[in-house]
Amino acid sequence: MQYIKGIDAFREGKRTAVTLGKFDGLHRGHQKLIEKICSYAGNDCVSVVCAFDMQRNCLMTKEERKKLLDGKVDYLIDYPFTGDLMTMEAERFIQKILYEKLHAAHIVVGSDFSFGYRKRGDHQMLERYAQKYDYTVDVVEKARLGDREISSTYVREALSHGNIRLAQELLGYPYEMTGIVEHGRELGRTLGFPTMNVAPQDGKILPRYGVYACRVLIDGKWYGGVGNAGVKPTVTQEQRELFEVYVYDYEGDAYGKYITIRFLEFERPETRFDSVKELRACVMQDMRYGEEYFREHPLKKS
Ligand SMILES: Cc1cc2nc3c(=O)[nH]c(=O)nc-3n(C[C@H](O)[C@H](O)[C@H](O)COP(=O)(O)O)c2cc1C
Ligand SMILES: Nc1ncnc2c1ncn2[C@@H]1O[C@H](COP(=O)(O)OP(=O)(O)OP(=O)(O)O)[C@@H](O)[C@H]1O
Repeated sequence: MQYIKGIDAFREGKRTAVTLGKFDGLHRGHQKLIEKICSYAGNDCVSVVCAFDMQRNCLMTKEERKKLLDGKVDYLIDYPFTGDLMTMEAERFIQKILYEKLHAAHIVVGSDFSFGYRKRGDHQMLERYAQKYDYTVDVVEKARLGDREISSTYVREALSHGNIRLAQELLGYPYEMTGIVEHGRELGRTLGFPTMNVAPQDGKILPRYGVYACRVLIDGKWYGGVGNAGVKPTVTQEQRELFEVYVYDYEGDAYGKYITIRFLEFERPETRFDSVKELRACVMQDMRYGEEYFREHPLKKS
């Protein structure tokens, strides 16, 4: 896959099968569109995901989006959502971007896709111009879970309730975060639970503040862990978001390593305890909860 920053750098001899949108999370609905563009890709056509970059409260970092699409599509275009794009009339977007720049042969969108200044563009408008600019339009029906359409908003909502299982069902893959293990104040060690502290990267959303059973990938090996997402109000007023995880059966120094945390199950909300002693007692219970969780859900190699 070729990763391209900004539309201007896109140069390709073949025509394209293109899908457009924010694609935050690449959930199961987005995956339907991606399957469709891939079905068009071949000798005379390349598959292109054109992702409008919003840069805040994201379900995935740009790196994660790249990794998920790599090997599936031919191009990922990271299209910053700047003033130019926001004020471009929809008709002009079709002519300048889809026709002149991307040489679109096939355009694939969801039924509620909108684009252009004041979101005046929609799939009906794309269809009206199809003959003029010689492309086809596929309008994909929205994927649902139960009676609700899948959307990035729905995934964010599930995470904000700590509903990890629902988020995973909507995404079609587990919710994870990756980051570098930072030095904390090493208070955890003296309290009897050394933790690895990781800050969410590039605007990535933490699930509901609270304690989770999770898997932790360190140096290519998965471990069980129990950790707190939040700002640890008992010991600091900093309001800096972190995930602090106690990892079972890990001995060694993980500072400076990139680790991946896969959220599995919400246990309890983050709490502001009146004393460190109460915090410690509760964390000891959390550790037992984690042990129980992993007895019931033994780690598979993955
Ligand atoms: C399983 C677990 C649960 C935690 N729960 C809370 C909590 O409810 N409230 C809180 O203020 N801090 C919580 N913490 C964070 C601790 O306050 C923090 O890990 C400890 O103070 C050590 O901080 P340090 O890494 O800066 O040394 C929790 C940590 C773990 C590992
Ligand atoms: N559930 C779905 N099924 C099929 N296509 C979808 C679904 N959700 C979104 N799409 C389509 O995927 C493309 C990108 O969607 P986009 O990421 O902008 O919206 P979204 O997932 O609904 O997010 P948000 O909740 O932020 O509006 C659009 O063409 C959109 O219509």
